[in-house]
Order: sequence, then structure tokens, then C-alpha cells
Amino acid sequence: MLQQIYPSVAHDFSYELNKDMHFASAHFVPHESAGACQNMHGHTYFANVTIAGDELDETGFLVNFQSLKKLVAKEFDHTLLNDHEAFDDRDPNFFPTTEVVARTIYERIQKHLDTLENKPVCLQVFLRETPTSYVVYRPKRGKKSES
Ligand SMILES: Nc1nc2c(c(=O)[nH]1)N=C([C@H](O)[C@H](O)COP(=O)(O)OP(=O)(O)OP(=O)(O)O)CN2
Ligand SMILES: [Zn+2]
Repeated sequence: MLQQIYPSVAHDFSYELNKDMHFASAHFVPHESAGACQNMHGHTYFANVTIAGDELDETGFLVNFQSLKKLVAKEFDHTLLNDHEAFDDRDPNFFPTTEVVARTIYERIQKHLDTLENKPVCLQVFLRETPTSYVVYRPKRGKKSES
């Protein structure tokens, strides 16, 4: 939900940036224990990502807000998440659940941040799937993107 208050993450970096995004996607959870969620259905996801660092780039940015939007909202908007290369219906760690989608957003963002000279880091991904359900993903300290 845009403009809501998100859980904060403690850190010692000088700069912290947050970007809200939303995207409409279809998905299904490919396991019998998921009940009705086995059927394809859609959500308008709301994501908030928290980026921090001590140095700005030549533009005075920690990271360009627009590149975050491209990596997440534009990538997933109006798609079937199960068809995206990041997800795999054969492995629960890659089913497009809220947990896995949040982790995937982190991995995509951190992979981009690793290419930047000022070396910002993604500290938190907040992902709301429904009005009543959301996940917060925080990487383990020192752990960066695996993909
Ligand atoms: N831990 C998880 N549990 C569930 C997930 C998930 O990704 N992680 N996903 C689903 C379904 O995909 C569903 O879209 C969301 O379920 P739910 O929160 O139950 O949605 P409702 O709108 O029906 O919830 P209300 O409480 O009635 O608002 C299920 N579980
Ligand atoms: Zn769902």
C-alpha cells in the first residue's frame, strides 16, 4: 500500500532510500496443500525496497529510483509469475509465493547494486500480496545476491 508506514531496519549507513512500487501479476502455488491458491489468480502487489549506503554516485543518487522500478515493477507487471525464469514449479524454494517473490526482488536488486561503484546494499524488501498478507525479506548480514 503506497504511503503506508513500513517496518524499519537498523543500520549505520549515512543514506537510506526507499522505493514503493506496485505491479499486477497472476500466479498459482503448485502444491495440493495450497488449496484454492493452486488455481491461477491475480494480485496487485505492493513492494517497498530499502537501500542504504555511505556514498552517492556522480548523479548524487544512492541508486536511481527508476532503475529499481525497471528491475521490479516493469519486470513483473502483467505477467504470470510462474512463467518467469526466476520461478520454478518443481521446487518450493522457487514457487511464486509471497516469500519467494520478496526474496527474488531482493536478489534482482542486489545484483544490480553490486555493479555500482558506490556499492549500496538492499537491506529489506516488504511485499504485500493482499490487503491482509505481506512478507518482509531481509538478507542475512553479509549475504549478497546468489544469482
Ligand atoms: N505463507 C504464505 N501463505 C500463503 C501464500 C503465500 O504466498 N505465502 N499465498 C496464498 C495465496 O496465494 C493467496 O493469494 C493469499 O492468501 P490469503 O492471505 O489467505 O488471501 P485472502 O484474501 O483470502 O485472505 P483474507 O484473510 O481473507 O483477507 C495463501 N497462503
Ligand atoms: Zn495468490
